[in-house]
Amino acid sequence: MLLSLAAATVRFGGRPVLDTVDLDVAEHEVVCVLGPSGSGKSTLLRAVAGLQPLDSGRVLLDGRDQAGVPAHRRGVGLMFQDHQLFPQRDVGGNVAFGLRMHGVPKGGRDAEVGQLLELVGLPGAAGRAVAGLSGGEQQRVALARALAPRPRLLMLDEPLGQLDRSLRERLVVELRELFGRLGTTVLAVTHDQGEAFALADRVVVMRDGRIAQSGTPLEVWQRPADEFVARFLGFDNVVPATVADTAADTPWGKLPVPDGSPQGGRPLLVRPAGVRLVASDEGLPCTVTARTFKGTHVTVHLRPRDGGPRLEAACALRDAPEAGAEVGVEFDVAEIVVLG
Ligand SMILES: Nc1ncnc2c1ncn2[C@@H]1O[C@H](COP(=O)(O)OP(=O)(O)OP(=O)(O)O)[C@@H](O)[C@H]1O
Repeated sequence: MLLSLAAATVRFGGRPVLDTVDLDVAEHEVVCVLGPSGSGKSTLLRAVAGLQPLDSGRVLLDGRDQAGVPAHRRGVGLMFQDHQLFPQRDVGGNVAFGLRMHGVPKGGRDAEVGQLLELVGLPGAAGRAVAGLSGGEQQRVALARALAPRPRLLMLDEPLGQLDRSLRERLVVELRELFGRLGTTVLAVTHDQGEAFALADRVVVMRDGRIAQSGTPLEVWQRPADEFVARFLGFDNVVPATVADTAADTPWGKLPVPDGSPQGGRPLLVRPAGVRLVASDEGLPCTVTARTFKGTHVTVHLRPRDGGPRLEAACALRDAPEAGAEVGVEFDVAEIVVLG
């Protein structure tokens, strides 16, 4: 393992902000830590970087305990949200700073700066002033600077946090390609699930200083570990249920559940794609309360006519009924998950 945290714990004023966290990151792996504000993501990064001492537990890099090893001797690169470029230096000067820190002699720096700028999609930008760059360009310069010392582990804190959505979506694809090409091992934190899912080989969801779930983006998306993770991912169709065999009693009536589902009283998730709209005299009678345009589909908000929690359906654009329409709802077992 390139990086291992073993029962890593940090307390502020007695309160654990990082609570006995175990986490392994393999070489060449891209891991994204995801979680709400205050869940301990930045503290985790700072602890690995050597900027935050542990109260107990260990951080190991290449199997070596990092206790007492100062930040600049850990061989990890860190890029923060507000990328803090040096405004008085040009682009090349900012990137070269990363090389100087790494002990690259002056003569070799220009060529290397050029290569790094090419890598991040800013060829020939060495002479440009930092103040004249767009947010996305500054972001790339910060990335080139962080990559310059060739850190064995690159850590990114909200790497695309300041940028607008379309730019973020483009950069995230570029980053993923770049990391794949360079074989960079990355530990990134973000509160944006879209970013994490697009960037990561593995997603780690944090809650109150603990790891709520760790898995590939697909695993986490398909099988959220519990109600917290499901809601954090934006799934709102979660209700209490009593599961027996392949059926569940819920406030929406009796629903089918997949074979092998956990039994007994548990929260149950229906992904919006599994809420099928049918004729108003079939299934669960509902009233459409609103529609939200989502680009590729429409989210239809539904209120069951006989009470029970509201629910959301994902609908093709052309099929979405108007607000006020009376519809029936049927549930697709393939989109139902009994949560832990
Ligand atoms: N130096 C500190 N002293 C006291 N409390 C701190 C300190 N640093 C962080 N905290 C607290 O620890 C908790 C976790 O903070 P942290 O920054 O790790 O969370 P986060 O998940 O990165 O949040 P965000 O997404 O908002 O950056 C927060 O409640 C924060 O207020």
